[in-house]
Amino acid sequence: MVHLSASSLLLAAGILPTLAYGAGLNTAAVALGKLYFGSATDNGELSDSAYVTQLSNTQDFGQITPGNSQKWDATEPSQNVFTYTNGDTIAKLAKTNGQKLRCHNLVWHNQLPNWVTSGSWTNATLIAALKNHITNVVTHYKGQCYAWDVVNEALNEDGTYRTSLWYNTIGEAYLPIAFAAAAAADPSVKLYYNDYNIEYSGAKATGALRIVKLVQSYGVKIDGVGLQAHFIVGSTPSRSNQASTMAAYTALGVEVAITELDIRMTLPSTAALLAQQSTDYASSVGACVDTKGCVGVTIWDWTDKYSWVPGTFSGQGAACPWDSNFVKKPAYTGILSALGGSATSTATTTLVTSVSSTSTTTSTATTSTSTSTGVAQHWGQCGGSGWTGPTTCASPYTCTYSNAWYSQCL
Ligand SMILES: O[C@@H]1[C@@H](O)[C@H](O[C@@H]2CO[C@@H](O[C@@H]3CO[C@@H](O)[C@H](O)[C@H]3O)[C@H](O)[C@H]2O)OC[C@H]1O
Repeated sequence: MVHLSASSLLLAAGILPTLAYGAGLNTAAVALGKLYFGSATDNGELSDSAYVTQLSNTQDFGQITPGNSQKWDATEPSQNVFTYTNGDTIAKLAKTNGQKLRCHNLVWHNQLPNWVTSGSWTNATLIAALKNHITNVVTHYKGQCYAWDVVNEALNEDGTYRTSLWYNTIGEAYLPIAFAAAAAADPSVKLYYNDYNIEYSGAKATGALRIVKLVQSYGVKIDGVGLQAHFIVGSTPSRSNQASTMAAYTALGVEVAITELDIRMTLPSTAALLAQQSTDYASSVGACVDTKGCVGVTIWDWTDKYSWVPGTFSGQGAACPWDSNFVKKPAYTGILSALGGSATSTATTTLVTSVSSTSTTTSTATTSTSTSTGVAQHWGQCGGSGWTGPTTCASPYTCTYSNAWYSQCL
């Protein structure tokens, strides 16, 4: 038996479902008082016009982040030679779309050019190179960024400092030095410390709190803590733990944002994993909703087609709210419901089809317009607001349904 995706089945049958949403992710976030819901992107993806159309849909995305093109190796590949072409492409797209730009990142131990990693540095020469880099890049993007991730991932899991080139050569002072250089170059931009595994209470979150206090103790501006939130399905921290950890940061007078949210799974994906992923996305986004000082959420690209996960974590993937065919997964509805939105769907005709390698069965064609406020449903499951039938269905998948939002069984 070969199962095709729902969109493939509908398209193969010549039937285009028309789905209209009462609110997209960004619209819903802004309605709650957040500044944005956004997505990372990258230059290679921008030649895919269908991808760009969705990325530019400000109902869903009010903010974008360049995934790579503002990093050190991209912007200063040779010492004091700065290249901004790729970063500018994404900044221009944000401006054209009226989206905020989160700028990422200035100081990290990864994606450094050879001249930095293999240089022969003293404390003084490395500080000079650090300041020169930050001053140039932040000045170039002055007025264009909502925020800069000034320092990325300075911590080990136990909350001690990562023994990077920066820490080994300059010591912890490289953090306030970096923030001061960024503040001098663009006094208006928000300046963030950004890291992973600081979304929940523990030694690393305590380390991030220490960094905020350290920068403040130098009398230097730090405006926010970025919670990367690269999570694994079924192992994410609880909503209340994420919210209380956010509150610990905001108690220091800084804002927080979820900056790189994705929730990966061991492949292949299953209906159960996708349902759990939806719950997990809702927990993280809900924690931001619960926290007054959480200004927004950025997912680390919106589609599995371009996710960094499969290339980085062997055997894992399906981490984004849209699949690789740009079809919304249950995670989309989970996020939307956490943002207080509901999916209003209008299905002019829905064909329920099961395709096997030897036969095709077709059942149930109907017209339905309804609003679902229930839990996301997915292939092989039925449910949602008003649903009174069984919650699962088996081959030949002949459930009838009372609403059209993922409640049909395919
Ligand atoms: O071959 C490289 C390729 O490996 C590189 O991949 C990028 C690596 O960084 C990813 O973003 C980071 C993900 O998690 C956090 O740790 C960081 O803050 C993020 O910057 C990015 O998505 C990948 O595309 O890309 C360049 C290729 O030359």
